[in-house]
Formats: sequence, C-alpha cells, structure tokens
Amino acid sequence: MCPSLFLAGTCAACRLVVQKRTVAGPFNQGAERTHMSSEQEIQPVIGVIGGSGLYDIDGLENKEWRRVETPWGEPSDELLFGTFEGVKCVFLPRHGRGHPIPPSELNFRANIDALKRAGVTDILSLSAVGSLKEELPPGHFVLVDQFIDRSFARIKTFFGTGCVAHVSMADPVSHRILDVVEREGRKLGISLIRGGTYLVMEGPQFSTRAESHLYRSWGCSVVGMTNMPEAKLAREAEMNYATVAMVTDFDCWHPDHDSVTVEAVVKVMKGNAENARRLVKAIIPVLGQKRPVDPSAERALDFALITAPEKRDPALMAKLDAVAGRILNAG
Ligand SMILES: CSC[C@H]1O[C@H](OP(=O)(O)O)[C@H](O)[C@@H]1O
Ligand SMILES: Nc1ncnc2[nH]cnc12
Repeated sequence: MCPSLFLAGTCAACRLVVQKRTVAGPFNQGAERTHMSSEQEIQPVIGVIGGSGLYDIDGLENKEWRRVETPWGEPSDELLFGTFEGVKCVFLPRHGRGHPIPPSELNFRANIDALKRAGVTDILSLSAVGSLKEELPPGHFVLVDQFIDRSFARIKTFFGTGCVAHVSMADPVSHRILDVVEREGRKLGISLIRGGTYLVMEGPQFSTRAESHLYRSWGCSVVGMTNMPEAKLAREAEMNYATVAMVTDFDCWHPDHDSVTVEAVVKVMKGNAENARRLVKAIIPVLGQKRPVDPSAERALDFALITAPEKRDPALMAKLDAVAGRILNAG
C-alpha cells in the first residue's frame, strides 16, 4: 500500500508505472494537464466515436490507424489518428470496423481510456437511435442533453474498491460542444433539434412495444444501446462529451410505421452518415481552437474522490494514471 500516491514524487515504484503509461498517445497533453489552472488555455484534440454505419472518417490528413494499449483491456479497434485543417483528431469506430462487437460487449472503459491516453479532450459521439416522438422522424439529428441509463450488464466506472469517486452527472454533456454543433448544423441545413433525452437500453434485442410506450411516457426523445456508460466514463476521465443522435426509425410504438429492423436502420444510416460527415468536417476546425479549461468536465474529479489516502489501492491507482492522472499526480 502506498499512502502517498497523491503526492507526486514520493513513491518511486508507483510513479514509474504511472509515467510509463501516461506518455502512450501522440497527442497526449497529460503532463500539462496535471498542473493546469482554470485560467490556462488548452489546445483541444477532438475525438470522434463513430456508431453504427460510421466506421471511418472523411478528409483526415496524415491518417494512421494505431493500436493503443490500456490497463482496462482492448478498445473496440485501433484508433485513427490524423489532422483536419491543422486540428488533431482521433477517430474510434465504437463497434469496431465491420461491426463485430455488440453493445453489451463493448469495452467502454478501454475505449475512453484509449482516447484519453491519445490526448483527446473533446468527444463527439455519433449514434444511430430510434425516435420516441412524432416530431423526430428518421433523418433528424437530436443534440441530446440528458440520458436515462437502463443498461444493466456493463461496467460503469473506472473507480472501485481502493479508490472511490462520485462525479456529477447532472449535466452529462458539453453545452460548449453542442453550441458549435447546433450552429454549424443549421448552417448546413441539417434538420436538428437541440435538447432531448436518450434512453439507454441494454439490447441487443430491440424494445418490446410496452417498453417503447413506457419510454415515451417518461418523455424520452430517443432510444439507443450505447451512450451509457460511455458518457459516465468520459466524465470520470474529465473529458467533454456530446452526442449527435441520428434518428433511423420510430422504434415500435408508431401505429403508422413498421417496427424497427437492422435493415431499416442501415438504409436510413446511409443518408444520415453523409450529413454526419459534413457536420464533423464543419465543427472540427471550430472545436479545435485554443480555449480555456472547461471546468464542468475537465475539473470533474476535483471534489469527487472520497477514499482516504491510506486506504487507496496502489494497483488501482496505477490503472487510473491516464483517467485521473491530473489529480492523482498533483503535487
Ligand atoms: C444497428 S441498430 C442498433 C445499434 O445502433 C446503435 O449503435 P450506435 O450508438 O453505436 O450507433 C444502437 O445503440 C445499437 O447499438
Ligand atoms: N429503435 C432502436 N432501439 C435501439 N437502438 C437503436 N438504434 C437505432 N434504432 C434503435
């Protein structure tokens, strides 16, 4: 047990592990982030998580697929590193190229840790969803601002016995990112709605009609299988997160529409993907501008850790090097 891990420079053995892992990604800013103050400017690195139908990203220069190791296991795929108009970007196909991984088997921790390790500051998630509202037909993009997490077979935290943390999820998405997505999306003429609740179901089967009606009665806008625990883990890793939920179907509640099938989702996603690509190209140059630290996410751990230093588990602390290095290594 090392009681002094939070005090940088006091435990040579533990720090060795931390340092070895922190430098893994080519865009990593871990060292600067460790000591950043909220007045400090940072150079964002944009991460894009592509959902169903989005397994690559257009227009990147200096493209390179690269494997990133994490202490949580394998991410869904290699990460695609590149630049777009000079902005550093990292793309991850959520289900892997060719879509081999179902929602419940996604290694969400490895995915988020890998992006963090790669230096990503801002994550834009692109997801196919079913609509739970008449006014959100297929082809619409919903800029989600809330989630209801009904997933139940997933590991939902980086923390645990030996280092307990409780971050706030009251405002789970970055409104700074959504402002940019909304403005650029409207300029492109994409049908989008700002705000909405994404119901996360476990899957992989689609909902029963009773479930679909239940989610509607809760006021949810869209239903999908992937954005939790992704958003929770991004918050724990102090990364900004926002989702563009792209409607592909009316799930199974609508009396005038067939119940959702993969065939229908894929067909609509082909059109949605084109708009998603236009949108991503428009927002990256804006999101990639230098900006002040965004405390809502980038300071999420400031008041979240509760485990006394002498009760902390060195092995877990070492695994948290990328996710919580800013605070664990603070001198
Ligand atoms: C292929 S339809 C169901 C599948 O699509 C969505 O995934 P993603 O959010 O990665 O686009 C949905 O959540 C399901 O995983
Ligand atoms: N109706 C639906 N339910 C869950 N996930 C989806 N992804 C796309 N459509 C969906």
